[in-house]
Amino acid sequence: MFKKEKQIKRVVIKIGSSSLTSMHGEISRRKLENLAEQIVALKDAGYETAVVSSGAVAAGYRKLGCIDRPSSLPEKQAAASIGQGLLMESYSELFLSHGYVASQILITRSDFSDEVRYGNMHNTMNVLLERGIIPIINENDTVTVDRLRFGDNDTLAAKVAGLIDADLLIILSDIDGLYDSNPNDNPNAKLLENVHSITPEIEAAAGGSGSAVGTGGMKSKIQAVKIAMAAGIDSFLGKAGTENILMEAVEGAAKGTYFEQEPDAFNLDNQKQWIAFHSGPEGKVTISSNAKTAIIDKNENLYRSDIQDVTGRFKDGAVVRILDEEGKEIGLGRINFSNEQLNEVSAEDENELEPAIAQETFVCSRDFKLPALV
Ligand SMILES: Nc1ncnc2c1ncn2[C@@H]1O[C@H](COP(=O)(O)OP(=O)(O)O)[C@@H](O)[C@H]1O
Ligand SMILES: N[C@@H](CCC(=O)OP(=O)(O)O)C(=O)O
Repeated sequence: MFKKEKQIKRVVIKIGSSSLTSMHGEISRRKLENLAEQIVALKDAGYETAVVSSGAVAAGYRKLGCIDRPSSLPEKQAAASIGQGLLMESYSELFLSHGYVASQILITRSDFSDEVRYGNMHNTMNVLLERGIIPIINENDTVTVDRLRFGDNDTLAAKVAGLIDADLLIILSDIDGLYDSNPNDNPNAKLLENVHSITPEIEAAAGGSGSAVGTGGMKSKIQAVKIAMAAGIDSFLGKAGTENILMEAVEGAAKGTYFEQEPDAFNLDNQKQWIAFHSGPEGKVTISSNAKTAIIDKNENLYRSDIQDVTGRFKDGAVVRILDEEGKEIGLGRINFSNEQLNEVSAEDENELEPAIAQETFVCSRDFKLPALV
């Protein structure tokens, strides 16, 4: 149940493999139809919905000639290349029969760290959502490299939710929420209906997957919720296949776990999210303690004269780490000078008047705590 009055308009729905497949690990048409009907009900009620759907491997492995869901990466990728098209065909057909158009978006992790591609994804999804289309998003399985994969779609869904400034991330799974310990190990585990922050206890309670098709288990869902929370987005976790669960989830009345931040929690805009979670900082600047107080507590700009030390090579416009005099990272910022320019600019220089940092995300104030996330 939501505590605060929420205006929900834009929703990301994450549908895991286990929510789409039969006992044998193949796509279940009945499950797909049920989910599509629930998404259509949301669309009819005026919600903008983006779907992050797994299921490509499940839809393709039989046609690849495998008897069971494959476990090697090349076979999974080959199965996904067959299955993704089939999955999209089913979604398109189901949505079209209700008058809605589906679109396909395949994403890799590196698409988030490239600012131009990040911007393009943001713009494209906005156009689609504003025009009533239902984007169906999945990892671009066939081109991903093992160590650079999302692997499970929970993290992808959370990052998409941040990218499009969603009001709610709904994660559907094979279980009706987060329990205080793994129900596979503890039959007396209790459902947690409301969680306001991801504490170490919550992280410890979340275990791996209980099924043969699920990839990330509860662990990856909690990490995903943490990413969404850092972007100021509330989440709901519930059981796929439950009647009316999507509508009840947006209305704040579904059975499951609501992850809802306190009303005064921060909310990072899209550009700051990119700096905080996706950018990959290129250098470091150390600032004076006076400057630290000024920029964090007084919301002032950071100037060249505030910078005491510069480490690394970076161009103007790059994202750098901002360190205090003790060497502690206090935030990330997009810098207006290259490392060379910073070293050249003197106190009398005209450039001195230009703030050194154009945009920033700070650890201790200015609306943002930098969680150890990615
Ligand atoms: N604390 C917990 N609460 C609920 N489920 C948990 C917990 N710890 C581990 N799990 C397991 O995580 C599973 C859900 O993750 P997963 O199998 O990856 O599903 P999906 O395919 O929907 O992503 C549950 O079915 C359960 O077995
Ligand atoms: N991209 C893969 C999904 C990976 C996966 O199984 O994700 P999840 O269901 O979130 O554990 C696919 O479409 O098969």
